[in-house]
This record gives sequence, C-alpha cells and structure tokens, in this order.
Amino acid sequence: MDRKQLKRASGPLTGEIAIPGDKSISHRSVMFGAIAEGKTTVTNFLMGEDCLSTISCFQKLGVSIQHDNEKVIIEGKGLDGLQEPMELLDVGNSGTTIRLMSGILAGRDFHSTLAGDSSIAKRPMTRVVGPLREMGAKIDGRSNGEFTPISIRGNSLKAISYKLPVASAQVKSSILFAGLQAEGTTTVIEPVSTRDHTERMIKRFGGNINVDGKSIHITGGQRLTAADIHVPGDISSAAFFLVAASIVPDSSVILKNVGLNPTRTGIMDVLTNMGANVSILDSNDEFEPTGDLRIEASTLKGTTIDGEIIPRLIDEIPIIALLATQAEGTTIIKDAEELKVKETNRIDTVVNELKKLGANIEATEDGMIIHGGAPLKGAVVDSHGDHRIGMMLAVASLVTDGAVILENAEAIAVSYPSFFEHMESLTKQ
Ligand SMILES: O=C(O)C1=C[C@@H](OP(=O)(O)O)[C@@H](O)[C@H](O)C1
Ligand SMILES: C=C(OP(=O)(O)O)C(=O)O
Repeated sequence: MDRKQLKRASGPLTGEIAIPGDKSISHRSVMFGAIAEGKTTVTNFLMGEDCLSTISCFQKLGVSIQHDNEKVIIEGKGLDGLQEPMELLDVGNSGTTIRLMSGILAGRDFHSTLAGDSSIAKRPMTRVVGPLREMGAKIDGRSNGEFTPISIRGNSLKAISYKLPVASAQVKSSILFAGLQAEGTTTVIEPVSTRDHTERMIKRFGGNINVDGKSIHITGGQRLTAADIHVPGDISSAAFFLVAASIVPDSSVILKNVGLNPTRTGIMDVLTNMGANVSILDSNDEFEPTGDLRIEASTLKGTTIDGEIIPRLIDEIPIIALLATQAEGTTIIKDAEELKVKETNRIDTVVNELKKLGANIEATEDGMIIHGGAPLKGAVVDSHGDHRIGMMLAVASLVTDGAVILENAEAIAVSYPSFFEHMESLTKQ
C-alpha cells in the first residue's frame, strides 16, 4: 500500500507533456494483432498494468508477443492459432480485458478460465456472458456467470441480433469479436453511441464492418491481416491535466498527441461549456484522429451533464467532479449509473473522498450534484484501488489549503504509470 504526501501547487502549471498511449486502443491492438495473420507492430503502446494484463493473457494462449518500452510486436497466427491455456488467464484490474477476451474465447474450441483482482470480482459479467451464451458459447462462473472466476468452453457460434441493455463499448466489442467467428451476420444495436475503437480497428486489420447509425453489422468467417498501429495519447489521461491547468491560476500547458476520436471527446465539450480556455493546436486524422491541446486557467461556471454525452466522458466523471468544485454555481451529473460498476462505485467514492477535502457534493441515484466554490482543505484520502480516483485526488491536492495524503496511490499505474512524473514536470517552476 503506497501512501503519498502531496502538496498545493506553488505556482501555475506550465510546459508541455506527451500524453501516453490510449488504454482502450492499446488493449485492442494486442487483441486484433493476436487474432490476425502476420506480424503486427504497435508503437506508443500504453505500458499500464491493464494493458500488460492483456499481453500476458494472449501469451498464455500461445501468441508470441515481445515488448520493449512502448513498442509491441505480435506474431499473429489467426484465430485458429490460439491454443488452450494451461493456466488461469489473470486479467488483473481490467474490465476491458475480461469482457473483450470473452468474446474471442467464446468461439474457440477449448476451455479457459478468467479471473482478476478483488475489484474485478465485484464487476458484472452477465452483460457479456448472456449474449455470448445466446450465440452458443458454454460459460459458467460464480453466481451463474455473473461474477469471476468465469470459465468458457468455446463453440461454433451463430449470429444474433442484440439490442444492448446498457450503453457499453465493452459489451458491444465482445459481441463483435464473437460475431467475427459466428455463422451469419451479427447485429448489435446501441441505445447511445459508445467508443468505436473496435469498429475502426476491424477495418484497419482488413475486415468488413457495416455501421448504420446505432446498428452495427458484422459477418462471421472473416480473416484479418496484421497491421501497424500507432496508438494516440489517451484523452482520459489528458483529462487530469486539462482540469489541473484549468483550476490552478495562471496555468498554461500543452498536451501533445491526444486522441480526439469524437466518441471520446465529451470532456472537451464540458470544458468549453464551463468556460475553460482549451484549444486544438494541430490535428491529424489517421485511423484515429489526434491533436495537440493548449489549456489555460480560466473562470469556470457550473453545467448540466446528462444523456448522450455520458458514454463520451464516462471515465472522466471523477475529474469533472473536481472541476465542478472549482466552478461558480451548481453542476448536475445525471444518467451515469454505470459509474456504480467501475473499478469502484465511482458515485460513492468520488462523493466521499471529495467531501473529506471539504467539497459541497452529494450523490444521487444516477450521478451527483456539486455546488462549486467551497474551499478545499488538506486531508487523508484514499484511491480505494481505483486509478481514476487516485489521479483525481492528486490533482485536487494542487488546490487544497493543506497537504493531501493519498492512500493506495499505486493504483494509478493501471492506466498512467508516468502520472506523478508528468505532474512534477508541469508544476516545477
Ligand atoms: O471499451 C473500452 O475500452 C472501455 C469502455 C468503457 O467501459 P463500458 O463499456 O463498461 O462502459 C470504459 O469505462 C472503459 O474504461 C474502457
Ligand atoms: C473503467 C475503466 O476500465 P476497465 O473497465 O477496463 O477496468 C477505466 O479505465 O476507467
């Protein structure tokens, strides 16, 4: 357990940093590289613990994967190249790993067992187990497959048409991976659009996928071919410094190489609505759009965040809650009940930890209400093993009167191992 003492910023945040690779895209680059035919080279891969769990699971499935810093080389032998693992597939803390891999394993004719840490053990799996069983996979697990460990005996699959009960890119992607192996055309219908990295990557690896509004169609039996992937920086990681520079007076920071896929840029819309001073300096539209961002401190006002924007910023809600404590007026976050099934119940952890710092914040059934302007003070706070809560609290320490002691700070390595280095580089005068 790592206890870290953090201090208020002694001046503005200045300088520039290159944001590390996107977690969602890094996971998918290994998954597609492993099931495609040929050598896939991935650059700017996120060396966070979650993505390393994905690499280790595919190595246990017999895939040769080498990595050296942010470069990963995967020798794909097609879906049929995956082999029955001799060991448990340990997904660590990563929901994306277990949910997406389940879709791949559902169509493989062998047995595998997946489990992870104590947080994964509490996260719901029926959302993927249900549709994968409908397609023909045999899956069992604790509480009839709702919780890990889950074991999968893959099978020949049949296509389904599936209306997602929750807006979840993980569930969508899991079914698309199974659909790639099923007989016929699988359709997934989303209630609200979610991140589309899987769809983009299927095309990048030479596959066919048809997106018609919120309906996505994929035909089984396709063979994918290796591709080179340069992973853009993670906007969900950039979000912590977008907020830090917005709330520490006189700051001016440049964040290089940030992924700007429109299904992920809800934070930019919220910053703009709240009066933040953020601009895109230079952008590039490759298979995933990217750009450099400039952010300067400004006066902020409260806003309402609800409806279709929620999946576009779901992982940024903890840091948006902190932003709202520094704004004039009230911020209301609604339609975000999915926060309850993340690494922690992020409605409760955000509210409880920010209250310890003196924030005027209350939990609601599907979000939270934040009354801005209450001065924040030092306290002992806890990430509860949730990387995004840990980083939000570390950013909060820049504006508290008095030191913040952060318990379980090590969780941050799940998605942003160089977070404290970057924070130091921007805060040193
Ligand atoms: O597909 C992905 O890479 C992710 C989807 C989201 O989860 P849900 O699909 O459960 O909303 C997000 O919270 C998670 O961090 C990554
Ligand atoms: C929810 C997250 O990830 P996962 O579901 O992959 O654990 C996250 O990174 O905030």
